[in-house]
Amino acid sequence: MSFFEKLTQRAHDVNSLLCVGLDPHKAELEEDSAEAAFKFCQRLIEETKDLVAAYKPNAAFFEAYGVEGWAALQRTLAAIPEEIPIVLDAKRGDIGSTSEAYASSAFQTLKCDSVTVSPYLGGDGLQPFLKDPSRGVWVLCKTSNPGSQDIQALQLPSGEPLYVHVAKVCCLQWAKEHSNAGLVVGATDVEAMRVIREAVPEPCHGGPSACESNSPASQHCHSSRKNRPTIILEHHTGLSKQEPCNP
Ligand SMILES: O=C(O)c1cc(=O)[nH]c(=O)n1[C@@H]1O[C@H](COP(=O)(O)O)[C@@H](O)[C@H]1O
Repeated sequence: MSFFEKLTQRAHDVNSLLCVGLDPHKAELEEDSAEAAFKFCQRLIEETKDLVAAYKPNAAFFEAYGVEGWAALQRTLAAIPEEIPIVLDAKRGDIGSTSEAYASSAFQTLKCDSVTVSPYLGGDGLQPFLKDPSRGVWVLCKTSNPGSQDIQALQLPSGEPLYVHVAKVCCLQWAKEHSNAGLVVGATDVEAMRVIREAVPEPCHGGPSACESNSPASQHCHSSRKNRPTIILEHHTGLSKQEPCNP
């Protein structure tokens, strides 16, 4: 089963479009350690595992703890039930040979179902991720931060913003063979979402394309096409600050 089939199946099974971010910020941990980062994620997984369509661990917060952090990431991934798809948020992407190593790390070593990547090294830089039809590849298109205007929104001679070109080239060319890519589009920019959906009317993947945001409501939404599910992503900061439910 491919990543997007797994995601579609899971969203259907739990009737949920929620993807929970696992971002163990130091400020939220009981102590500043890799063990505390793991415990933070473990608790979040325990509290939400019946409700979620996917989990999105952000590698940076684990890598910050060095070798112990890497082990904490592996333990966190192992704590996620098998049937729940994983989006490794690592925002990889380099020249082809280096991307081969990144892809091997995400898919073979960490055994994640999908990974976030940057498109700015071009198609050859993403092929190592895209060549495996069983894995999902989330390409940054229009991100949620204010600085996304600096480069992603630059106007091309054709009149379209660069992020629209990214959406088109990714969906219609780079990921055409296996339709295994999604687009990360910030829900902070509703207009960008509209323009992208217009520019790429057909799905470029077997499931939803992604959107992220830092909205005050702590929600990220993923746009959908046709009968594919729309994924709603919830910030970890929105969920992790909730009190545990008492039975
Ligand atoms: O790729 C992402 O997940 C992402 C895309 C985007 O446009 N904006 C964005 O905030 N994210 C990620 O979503 C999470 C946001 O976390 P908080 O804002 O700290 O709750 C982080 O892991 C970000 O790296």
